[in-house]
Amino acid sequence: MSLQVSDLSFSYGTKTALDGVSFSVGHGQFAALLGPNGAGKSTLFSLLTRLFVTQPGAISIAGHDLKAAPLAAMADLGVVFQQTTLDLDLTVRQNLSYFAALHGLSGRAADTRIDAALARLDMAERAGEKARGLNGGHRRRTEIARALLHDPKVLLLDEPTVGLDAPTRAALTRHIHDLCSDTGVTVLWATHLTDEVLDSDQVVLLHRGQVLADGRCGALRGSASLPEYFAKMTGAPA
Ligand SMILES: Nc1ncnc2c1ncn2[C@@H]1O[C@H](COP(=O)(O)OP(=O)(O)OP(=O)(O)O)[C@@H](O)[C@H]1O
Repeated sequence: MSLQVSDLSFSYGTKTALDGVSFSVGHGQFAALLGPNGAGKSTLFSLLTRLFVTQPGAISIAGHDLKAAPLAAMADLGVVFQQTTLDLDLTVRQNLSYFAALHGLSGRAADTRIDAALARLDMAERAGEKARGLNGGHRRRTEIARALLHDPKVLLLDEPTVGLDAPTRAALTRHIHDLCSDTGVTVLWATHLTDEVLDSDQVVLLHRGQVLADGRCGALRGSASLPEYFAKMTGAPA
């Protein structure tokens, strides 16, 4: 398994945000972490990215335990946070170069990786543009290209389509699905939007800090639509 979460719990003081969460995602799989507001998705992402230190439970990334081998685990992890983290006064290429340097890549090796990552996201022709001039969809693509620079085995995206219009959302969702099948990267995509999920995707349904369901979307929803299934399971509108 590329990503394994075992019996993870987390509390903010007396408020329990995650309660015994376990699931795993296989190589090259697109997994949607689906849950209504307050389900615990952001808390889980904070634990996966070591913003919070794990309380009870364990996380393994590409076979590396996050507590015992944090550097190896983080080296195999790419992250796209919900809030944009680009330097708007730098060009697309400069944003990526800076990140490459943080990963010990420079010179021709860095340039080769940057060119490949931008090409994969259809952003090659915008490399010289300032991030400030990009629309929301292109900023997101830049961030995804940046998250892939060090060739991670697992890519986490926290509600990456927030604020994007419908066609841009659809294009970005399609791109990441293609990326999974083309490169074998494992994706965990947090969302509360059911139209971003395909029947072949894994769905981990989180509600009030617990995993309500985990399986292939098509099998879970059966004859219901995913919004109907989501509403039935969580009591929340999709
Ligand atoms: N700093 C905090 N202090 C206390 N409670 C918190 C804190 N942050 C989150 N919570 C609570 O923990 C639970 C899980 O929140 P979390 O933000 O992880 O959910 P989420 O699924 O990401 O929701 P959203 O989609 O709204 O971001 C919620 O009940 C929330 O109110």
